[in-house]
Amino acid sequence: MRKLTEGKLVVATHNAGKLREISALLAPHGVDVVSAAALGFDEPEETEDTFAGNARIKAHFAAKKSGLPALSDDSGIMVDALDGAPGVYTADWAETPDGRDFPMAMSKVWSKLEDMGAKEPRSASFNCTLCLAWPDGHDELFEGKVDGRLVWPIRGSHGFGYDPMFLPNGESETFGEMSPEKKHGMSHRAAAFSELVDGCFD
Ligand SMILES: O=c1nc[nH]c2c1ncn2[C@H]1C[C@H](O)[C@@H](COP(=O)(O)OP(=O)(O)OP(=O)(O)O)O1
Ligand SMILES: [Mg+2]
Repeated sequence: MRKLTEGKLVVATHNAGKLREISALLAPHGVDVVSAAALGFDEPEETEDTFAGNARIKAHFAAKKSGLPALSDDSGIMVDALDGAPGVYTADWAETPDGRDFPMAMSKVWSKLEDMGAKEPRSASFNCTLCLAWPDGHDELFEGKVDGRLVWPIRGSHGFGYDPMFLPNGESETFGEMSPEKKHGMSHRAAAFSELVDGCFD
C-alpha cells in the first residue's frame, strides 16, 4: 500500500461538517489540510451507484486539479427496512431548490417507515468509504461502518446531516447528542480512518 509522504493533503469535500470531522481525525498525524471547497474547486458529479465509485470520482478530481494527494469521503445511511435506502443517495434525499434540508430528509425516512409499519428496532447503519488518490492516478480505498437504529423525534444538535436520528448500538445518546470526541471514537468515518492510518501513515 502506498504511504502518504507529502505534507499537504487536499480534503475533497464541500461538506463543512465532514471537513470538521476529517480535520479532527487527521490532526494527530501532522498533515497540512486544505479543502477542495477552499481551493474553489467545483463539485464533480457523483454518477456512480456505490460509495467507492463516488469516493474515487471526488478524490481523483481533486488530486488531478491540485497536483497533490487528495482524500475524499463518500458516505450515507442505509436503512434495513428500506432495503438499504437512502444509501448512496443520502445527500440527494435532502436536496431542495434552496439547498439541503436535513430535518425534511429525516422526516421523509421516518414517514416511510411509519407508512410501511416497520417494526422496532428500526435498524440502520452509517457507512463511509474513504479514497486517497494521487495525481498519477494511484488510489487506496478504506471502509467503515457503524450499526444502530433510528429514533423519532430527532435528538441533539451536534454533528451534521442525519446524526440526530441515529442511535448507535449500545449507546443512549444519538450521534446528534454526543460530543464530537465520542462520535470520533465509534463512527463509520473513524472506522475507515483507522484503516487509512494503519495503511498509509508511518
Ligand atoms: O457522520 C454523518 N452524520 C450524519 N450524516 C452523515 C454522516 N456521514 C454522512 N452523512 C450524510 C450526509 C450527506 O447527506 C450524505 C453523504 O453524502 P456525500 O455525497 O458523501 O457527502 P456530501 O455531498 O455531503 O459532501 P461531499 O460529497 O462534498 O464530500 O450522508
Ligand atoms: Mg456529495
